[in-house]
Amino acid sequence: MADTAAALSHVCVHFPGKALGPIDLAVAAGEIVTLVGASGAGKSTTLRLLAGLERPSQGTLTRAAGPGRTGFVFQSPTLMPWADAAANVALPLELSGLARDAARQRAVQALADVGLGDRSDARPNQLSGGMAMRVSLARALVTAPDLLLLDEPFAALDSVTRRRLIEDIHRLWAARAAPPAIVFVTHDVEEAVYLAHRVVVLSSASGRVTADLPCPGLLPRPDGWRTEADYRAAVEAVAGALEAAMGEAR
Ligand SMILES: Nc1ncnc2c1ncn2[C@@H]1O[C@H](COP(=O)(O)OP(=O)(O)OP(=O)(O)O)[C@@H](O)[C@H]1O
Repeated sequence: MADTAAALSHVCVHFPGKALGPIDLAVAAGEIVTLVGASGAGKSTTLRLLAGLERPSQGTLTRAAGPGRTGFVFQSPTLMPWADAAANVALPLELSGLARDAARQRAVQALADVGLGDRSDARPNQLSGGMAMRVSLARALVTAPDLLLLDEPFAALDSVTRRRLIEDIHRLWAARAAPPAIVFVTHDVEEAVYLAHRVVVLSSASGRVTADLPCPGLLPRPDGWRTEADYRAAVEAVAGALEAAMGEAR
């Protein structure tokens, strides 16, 4: 069995007026898992738990990756408006103690990896939405994380830009000798299936996992290409599981 990158075991979170869980979710090293569920099902909370940003009220979190080995991309790029792209990307390296010049050099490389090699000096207000999200992705990847958490990072972007970004994420994932585990939240079923090895569906009512479906994906993988028919069948299966999970709340 593959090493576990992160796992939630019987985790419950109690917010005022809302209880989520118990959530059981294990992500293997190098695995790409997408989380889908209705609005309010607990997808962002699950990511925050995996990142160690939210404390379980009950249950346990296991993480192979330390805090410095986890990258998080939020729904909006959350860039410092006064700093250029390279300074934004360099921030986690500087916070971990790397000298400013060395951090900037690595940040410029990380920007080149996401296709922004010529925009290191640009301020966030000089970037398109897709470019700003690429800067945010570069900032999450610059520390070579073992666990990459993506919380609907493309929600505000057009479909062509989204597809390109997903393919870039897959390319960067595959380029690493030891690829990071990725947990990716999306509302888009096709997008979920396109990138994932597994799609996990959360119940609208409780945040529990109601379905855990292996996916063929369409991107090249070590275990080979799959057919369009396999992909369509997986999309149908995930859409059905999502509808059933949403029905639980009615
Ligand atoms: N800090 C908090 N205080 C109180 N309630 C919270 C808090 N964080 C989350 N919740 C509640 O927990 C539930 C799950 O929220 P969460 O943001 O994880 O859902 P989500 O599936 O990511 O939703 P969306 O798709 O709309 O982003 C919601 O009902 C939300 O209102």
